[in-house]
Amino acid sequence: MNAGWYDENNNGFVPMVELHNQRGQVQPAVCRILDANLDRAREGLRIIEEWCRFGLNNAQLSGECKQLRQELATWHNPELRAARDTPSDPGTQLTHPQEQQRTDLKSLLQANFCRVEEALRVLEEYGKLYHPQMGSAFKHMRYRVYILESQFLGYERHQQLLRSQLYLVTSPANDLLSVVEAALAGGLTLVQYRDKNTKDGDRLAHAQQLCQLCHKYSALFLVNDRVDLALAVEADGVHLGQQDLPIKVARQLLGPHKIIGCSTTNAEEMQRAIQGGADYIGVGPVYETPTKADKPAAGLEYVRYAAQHSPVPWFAIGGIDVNNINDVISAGAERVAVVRAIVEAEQPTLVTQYFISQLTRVHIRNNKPELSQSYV
Ligand SMILES: Cc1ncc(COP(=O)(O)OP(=O)(O)O)c(N)n1
Ligand SMILES: Cc1nc(C(=O)O)sc1CCOP(=O)(O)O
Ligand SMILES: [Mg+2]
Repeated sequence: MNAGWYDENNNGFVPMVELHNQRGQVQPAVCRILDANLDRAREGLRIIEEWCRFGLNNAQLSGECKQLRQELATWHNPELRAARDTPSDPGTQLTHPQEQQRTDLKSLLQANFCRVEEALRVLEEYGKLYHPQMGSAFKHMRYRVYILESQFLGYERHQQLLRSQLYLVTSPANDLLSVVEAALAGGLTLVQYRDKNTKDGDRLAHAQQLCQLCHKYSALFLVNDRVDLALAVEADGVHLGQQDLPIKVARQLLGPHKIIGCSTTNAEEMQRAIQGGADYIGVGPVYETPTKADKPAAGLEYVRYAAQHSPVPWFAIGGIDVNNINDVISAGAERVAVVRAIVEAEQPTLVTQYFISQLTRVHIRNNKPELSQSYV
């Protein structure tokens, strides 16, 4: 029979990693460090796992957390546990002010990913002094946690896309930041930075400011046309047109967890965008618009087609405003994207709220409740 012990923290029988301190070569302090960080990493993982399981209902993510916890448990042998000396540990009294102030789920989860990654790094370094395989085992686990974090963020991002009904595409304006902030205050959850004629240095600065602002409001931030800018500011993704980089190339550059949107004007473009892996598509122009004067209207007919055939979320775009939104909705749209209707509005918050209220009515009528809970 294999050696091991029974772990009370739900892991059941844990095969024991061979004791390695038999010749008394490892200082007791090293064992205490390993013991404390094994606990820290497992606790952090458990906090993340609970959200993946009960908040997101995501079996794959919660399964990976559980597996990592179980692997950590196999290293937490009685010798390391016996080294624990809580009463004389000065660290038990120390709490960071941010730990007391954490009020939202997003920062709680981010803090716990950091906590797990730090603990694994400590285990990797000190573990080398304890067991010949400990360093590489924890290095490998740390990389698995980075992947888990990126999958987790990608999943949340895609859920947020599904929940977004209104999409603001920006145009250059002196007061753009305050306009966008007013719309975010009205409930906007998706913004695209679109700016064709500004110098790159200024574009980068604008994209950085907008990205920060959107993330402060827990809204998604995408960049029009430019994968490099999107990467530079850590945006949530890009929007590409038929003349821009192919989706496949953008995907290679951005990785699997960022959002890629694609403009379409007809059934053939829709088909290609979907086959290429677009996360959402633009459907338009619904009406002729001075914002994109060179593109003839595809009309409500194409909106009706998208309503019947698009397997991915789609946003009707082009000439949509508060006066015609209900015609677009009647043609089957559940999501819309606008430029002038918000950027040029006297009261961007009110206009945003109006659009969202009309679109929410359709979601309720079509019996499409939110697909998943948000952590924001
Ligand atoms: C949501 C959304 N849909 C369509 C477009 C248009 O993209 P594109 O055809 O590449 O034209 P430009 O915006 O680059 O002029 C969009 N930006 N957003
Ligand atoms: C940027 C853009 N793309 C379109 C497309 O159909 O691909 S229509 C459009 C402009 C939309 O601006 P407004 O809301 O001011 O009419
Ligand atoms: Mg483009």
